[in-house]
Amino acid sequence: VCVAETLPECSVTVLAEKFSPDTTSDGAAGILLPMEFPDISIKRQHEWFKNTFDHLLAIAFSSQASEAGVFLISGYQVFKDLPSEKTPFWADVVLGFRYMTDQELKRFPDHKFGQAFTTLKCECQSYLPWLQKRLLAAGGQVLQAKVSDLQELALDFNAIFNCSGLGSLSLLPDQCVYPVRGQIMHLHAPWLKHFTRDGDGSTYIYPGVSSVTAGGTRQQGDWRLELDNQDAEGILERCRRLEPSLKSARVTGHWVGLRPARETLRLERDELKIQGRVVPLVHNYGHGGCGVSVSWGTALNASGLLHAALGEKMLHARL
Ligand SMILES: Cc1cc2nc3c(=O)[nH]c(=O)nc-3n(C[C@H](O)[C@H](O)[C@H](O)COP(=O)(O)OP(=O)(O)OC[C@H]3O[C@@H](n4cnc5c(N)ncnc54)[C@H](O)[C@@H]3O)c2cc1C
Ligand SMILES: O=C(O)CCC(=O)C(=O)O
Repeated sequence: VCVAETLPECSVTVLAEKFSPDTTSDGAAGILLPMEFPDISIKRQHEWFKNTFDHLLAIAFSSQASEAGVFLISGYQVFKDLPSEKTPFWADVVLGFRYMTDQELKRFPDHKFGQAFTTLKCECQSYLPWLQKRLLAAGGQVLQAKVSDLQELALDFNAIFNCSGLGSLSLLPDQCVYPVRGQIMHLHAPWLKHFTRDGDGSTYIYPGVSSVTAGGTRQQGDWRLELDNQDAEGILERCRRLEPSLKSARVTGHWVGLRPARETLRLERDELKIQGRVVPLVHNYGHGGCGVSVSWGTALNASGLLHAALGEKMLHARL
């Protein structure tokens, strides 16, 4: 959508093996909260998050908010030990960031410090179909297919974006890509409106449109997509400790997804050479546990890289 809208001279085809509701993104809690990637400047990561936040905030404030599944949500991130940085790099992007007061912290006896802020929740089961409509409206196309050879694909296209997530492990192949298994559950607890997250990332409670998402697990290198009952019990126990009112919440579902992790996110320009042609290839994968949080920002960055590549191509053609 970002390419179709920012580079209208391009005609865009999205080729994917799986579409909504069968992607990793569909099951994500969809909370906007970035992680820090190593070896990428904080300035660049701040820009990815800010561009995503501002883009989704405009949707949340528009008449499209309900269909797109994007809305504001306030809550707490609490820490058992004082974090090395009390004010994270994204503090000025979310709304109303502040430290929790002693009065607020009193209900979290295991925690010493906390942050309160308003962020966004982007529920991808609504957002992805909405985005797909927007792509079609911008003249884009969608095709269901598994790509096994990028060289072959380059015969049919003038530029390629590789946004294949975990698929990059076999497609490129990129051995730096690995799964981080995440199990979550859905609870019926309509009284909950505030989110709570343990700063160590082990436990979170995110109220949504029709259920509360409770998580989670982060099992590196674990490819199991089956539900693990022990994980489920652990999640429920930890969430109830953070939010005692969940004792009376009914479990309505479970989900397991594999985060497309990498040593660090890969967002860079490459190229393919085929039959005397040079085809720009822009990689945009390895978003780990924050692909929703930096989705639009990384897409804008990727579109910019293609824009630069096309500009250079035109310059060469003229010389
Ligand atoms: C439990 C859990 C909770 C999460 N919660 C959040 C959250 O609250 N906030 C947040 O920001 N992030 C969250 N995430 C992380 C987020 O889900 C991911 O970062 C994001 O989904 C990655 O998006 P993606 O498009 O790169 O990958 P995917 O959603 O996996 O999409 C990859 C696409 O590429 C296609 N593909 C792959 N290989 C090929 C191929 N060879 N040929 C054709 N198509 C191919 C797939 O079919 C798919 O369509 C969570 C993840 C999990 C597991
Ligand atoms: O980490 C979080 O709090 C949000 C959920 C998430 O991003 C994840 O489980 O990967």
